[in-house]
Amino acid sequence: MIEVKEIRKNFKKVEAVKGVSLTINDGEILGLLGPNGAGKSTTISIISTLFPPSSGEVLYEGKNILKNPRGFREILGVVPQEIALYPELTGYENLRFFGKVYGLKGKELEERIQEVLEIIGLNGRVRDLVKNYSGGMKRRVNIGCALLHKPKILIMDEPTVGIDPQSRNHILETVKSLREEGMTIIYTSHYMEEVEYLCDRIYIMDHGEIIATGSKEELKEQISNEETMEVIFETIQDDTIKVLKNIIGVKAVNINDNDNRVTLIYEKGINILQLVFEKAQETQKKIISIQIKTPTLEDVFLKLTGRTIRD
Ligand SMILES: Nc1ncnc2c1ncn2[C@@H]1O[C@H](COP(=O)(O)OP(=O)(O)OP(=O)(O)O)[C@@H](O)[C@H]1O
Repeated sequence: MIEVKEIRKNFKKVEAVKGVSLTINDGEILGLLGPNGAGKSTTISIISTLFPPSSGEVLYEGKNILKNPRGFREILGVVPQEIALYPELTGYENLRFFGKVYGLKGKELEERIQEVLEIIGLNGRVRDLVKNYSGGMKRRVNIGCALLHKPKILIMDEPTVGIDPQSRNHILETVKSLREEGMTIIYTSHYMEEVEYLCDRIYIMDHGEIIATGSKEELKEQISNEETMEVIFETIQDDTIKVLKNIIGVKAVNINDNDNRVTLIYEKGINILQLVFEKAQETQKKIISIQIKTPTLEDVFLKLTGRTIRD
């Protein structure tokens, strides 16, 4: 078990992490969900022993990881947000290079590269130069590099940003099967669908703090007394939002300017349809469509912060 206790990290005047505590149980996929700048990367960099916290500590099996960072790093695989590969080498050569960095050699290294290739599925492109790979393929090799030394714990920082849907699905399935083999995984993302799909437990972060935690069911339970509705207007102005916010029983209103879509979270039982139609008429706004939605983690975040994760 990893225990993160009250860690803080200041970068000069920026308080990136403000007293975060987490537990990560053996064999689970732990999700860290939050918008850009929430402090996810800083938190996992501290867990990865990349830099120490300004205060607080991280314990692995009861011992402070900074007392023996090398020992801890041996059981840790880290997939950084930025691709860290040599573009002028092939996928195979990159794996070989990083395997050697981990101290693997000879037959053991060859066998492990083959096993890792099996896991990441490069489909015959392993002898091509990495600079000619798609974003998704680079990402898969990056993950492969972190798996070479058979880590017990894998930390993945937004591993699906900017890649094609096929690679994304492959990565999600890989993460699931690694967990089934007993690996502990810390997975950060600002894609709530991924976190919902993969993670056994989730910590939601915002502005350097944990604002909610639990399984996806437990988190959604927090909004079990509410429902979510999406309304698309022909046009919207500030007054539209103001009148919607003022409806008694409405808990949060978020607006997406791109398509004039408004998300409302409201108490179950209020006559929301009639109220929204009345307000639309009052402000002379035409409604294009209305949809009642099943609650998602995005709605939990919206209720807690008044913003969407991708604002
Ligand atoms: N080395 C640094 N120097 C100064 N400020 C930093 C540094 N690293 C992070 N920050 C700031 O700390 C805050 C948290 O950043 P962090 O990268 O941990 O967030 P995040 O949730 O991982 O978001 P992202 O997905 O954008 O990386 C941000 O305001 C960021 O600008």
